[in-house]
Amino acid sequence: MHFMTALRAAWQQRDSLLCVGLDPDPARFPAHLQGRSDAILRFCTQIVDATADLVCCFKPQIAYFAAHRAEDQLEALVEHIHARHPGTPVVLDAKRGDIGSTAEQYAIEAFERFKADAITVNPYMGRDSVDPYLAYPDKGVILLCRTSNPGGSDLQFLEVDTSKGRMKLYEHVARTVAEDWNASGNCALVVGATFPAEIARVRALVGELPLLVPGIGAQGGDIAATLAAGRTENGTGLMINSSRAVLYAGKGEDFAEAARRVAEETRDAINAYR
Ligand SMILES: O=C(O)c1cc(=O)[nH]c(=O)n1[C@@H]1O[C@H](COP(=O)(O)O)[C@@H](O)[C@H]1O
Repeated sequence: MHFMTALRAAWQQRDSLLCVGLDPDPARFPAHLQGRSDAILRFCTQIVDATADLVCCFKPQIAYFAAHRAEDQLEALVEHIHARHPGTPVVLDAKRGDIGSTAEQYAIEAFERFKADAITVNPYMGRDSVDPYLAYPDKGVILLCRTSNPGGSDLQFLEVDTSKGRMKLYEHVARTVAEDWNASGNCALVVGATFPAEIARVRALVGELPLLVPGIGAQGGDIAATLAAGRTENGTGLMINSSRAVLYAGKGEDFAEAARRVAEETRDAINAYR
């Protein structure tokens, strides 16, 4: 199924714009999981099973698996999500960016090895570095635009001259993706919740294009301001990510229930402003 079709169905059927980010850090796992060779998979599957009915998508961050030689556990996790929670899109957060021939391999890794439904990609190497992902028309290609970190302003906020006039670099990325790169209707943009004014600016430039919005929870982004700036006419259009605030809500054997409570509160807090 096309990523966007699955995402729209999940927005409606789950009544949720929440994306739970799967950033497993073994140092923060509860004691009973410490030291197990399959700890990452066990931790993540319990979080997934406890929260799947509350989310519009899951977003595993590849570095948290690769750093611990746990790519096999990432493969098993995505398989688990597809088998047990069908219709829940999986966004592989890899922020890839490289020349075309290498990007082809990254696309195979994301979509064929890990069976992700979408991937985050860094657009700053240009169109040919993104084409190998766009060549999978059913898969989501989510391009960094205005990132949530403070240093995001260093380059993304620079003024540039374009054929459409002078604008900030992130605005040019937003326009380029919406107007030129989205021929298959499979593009989305990353805009941080920590910068609601820029979410509003991007929304004004890109119409209904979906936005992945990290930065609520641990990074302190404002939910009300995010919704006011980014929701579409029908109260959707956003995948609002929270990772650490959900994953590490509890420290004991009941960590998954604690994660569910925070995920539910977060979904409800988001829905209050739709
Ligand atoms: O692409 C991303 O997901 C991303 C983009 C961005 O601008 N900022 C950002 O925090 N992220 C990711 O979103 C997640 C945020 O995690 P928490 O701050 O714990 O909710 C991490 O996996 C980050 O790598």
